[in-house]
Formats: sequence, C-alpha cells, structure tokens
Amino acid sequence: MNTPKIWVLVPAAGTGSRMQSETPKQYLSLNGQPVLEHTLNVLLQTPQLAGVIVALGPEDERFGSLAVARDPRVQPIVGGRERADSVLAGLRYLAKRAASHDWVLVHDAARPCLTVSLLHSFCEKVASETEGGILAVPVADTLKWVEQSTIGRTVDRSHLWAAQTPQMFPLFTLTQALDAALTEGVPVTDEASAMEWAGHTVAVVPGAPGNIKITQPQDLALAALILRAQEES
Ligand SMILES: Nc1ccn([C@@H]2O[C@H](COP(=O)(O)OP(=O)(O)OP(=O)(O)O)[C@@H](O)[C@H]2O)c(=O)n1
Ligand SMILES: C[C@](O)(CO)[C@H](O)COP(=O)(O)O
Repeated sequence: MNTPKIWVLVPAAGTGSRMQSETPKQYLSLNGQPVLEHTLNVLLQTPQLAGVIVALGPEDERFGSLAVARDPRVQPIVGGRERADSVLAGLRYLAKRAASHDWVLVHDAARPCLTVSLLHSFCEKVASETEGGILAVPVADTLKWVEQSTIGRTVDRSHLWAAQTPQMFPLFTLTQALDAALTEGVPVTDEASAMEWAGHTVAVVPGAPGNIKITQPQDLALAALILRAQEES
C-alpha cells in the first residue's frame, strides 16, 4: 500500500470578533506578513504533504493577494458558519480527492507560531497512533470556577491540558465522526471533541507554550515577540 499522505486543512473563515478589529485577524500584519501567510508557510513543510485546503469566509477578498495563494499545493474553499462547519466543508472537499488511508491535519489559521520542528515531531508521533492525536499543553495555573466575578471554587487541574492545533486523524474516520457529531448537535470546538464523542482514543502530544492562538488584541504583539524569539534561537 502507498505511504499515507497528509492533507492539511486550515480553518481560516472566522471574523475574529474577539480581536475587535475591522480586518479579520488571519489577515492582520505580523512582523510584516499577514498572519495566514506565516501559518501557511509553516504548514507547507508538512511531511508527506498531499495538499493544503484553506477554508475561507464567503466574502473573503484578501486571500488571493497572499504570495502563498499562488502555491499550486494550496486550494481555497468556502468555509462555514462555525469553525466545525468550515472543517467539515474541507473534509467533504477532500472526500472526493483523498485516498482511503490518508490523514488530515487540521491547524488554525490563527496559530502562526507553530514551528516546523514541532510540526514534524507531531506528525511523526501521531502517524504511529491508529486513531490520531492532538497537540496540548498541561495547565500551569491554578484554575478557578468563576461566576459574577467571584470565585466559586478551585478546580482540580491535575489532569487538565489545553488543546492546541495541529490535530491529526485518519481522514475518513474524522469525517464520519464530525458529520455525526454535528448532525446530533454535539458541541464541537475542536476535532478531538468529535473523535472523543464517537468513542475513539485520541493521543496527546505535548505542544509548546508559544503555539498560541491569536484571539484577543494583545495576542498579536505576543505572537510577534514569539516569532522574533524563534528567529533568534
Ligand atoms: N466559521 C469559522 C470560524 C472560525 N474559523 C477559524 O477557526 C480558527 C479558530 O477560531 P477562532 O479563534 O474562534 O476565530 P474567530 O472565529 O475568527 O474568532 P472569534 O471567535 O473571536 O470571532 C480561526 O483560524 C478561524 O479563522 C473558521 O474557519 N470558520
Ligand atoms: C481548536 C482550538 O484551537 C483548540 O484549542 C480551539 O478550540 C478553537 O477555539 P475557537 O473558539 O474556535 O478559537
């Protein structure tokens, strides 16, 4: 059997409401390059890469101006109302193009600080897992359950990890799990949620604190510092 290929799927159809910016955060300038350009330039170094599918908003008029948009391995599609809908749209696009044993690696456009070395070590570790895996980092702070700006209680964090992306799974297994979960109205905020709901075992690979998701306005400056530190290391 041919070596399984990895299809990269990038949800990039968000409006970035928490960023409080006119420009969708995936197009904000980060050290002189749009966030999405940084993210795609890393993802194009995925091993056994079959192609990169980018789920865009229906009115997106910015993607075509990116240099990386001219890379023949990069294919834009139209995403959906929620992140999970954008991912499912990408999976449905791939259903007609991928081989049955291929993998899909999903990575947020809003996570431009993923390093190539972490991407490679993640792919190597997860490819040996039958049902896929995710990057995650253990929670380092004491966690509080808060209601009306007061502490309800302290939450036991001994088994709590913060999920990141990439998240990588057998393509058709994830497609079936995500389609079923969304049909059942299961809340899905990452791909692992659907795989867990469908009863699959998902491996956790230690991620990096620097693999942040640009979500709030202050995250852009932090991402710039992280990228500069990566360049200097
Ligand atoms: N309908 C959507 C919503 C989000 N995303 C993508 O999913 C990733 C993570 O989502 P998030 O950080 O929530 O982005 P936004 O939805 O844009 O942010 P907000 O929730 O603040 O509006 C982002 O790369 C975003 O572009 C997507 O492809 N399709
Ligand atoms: C997928 C994710 O980045 C894992 O932490 C996160 O769930 C995305 O959440 P968002 O609210 O769609 O940004």
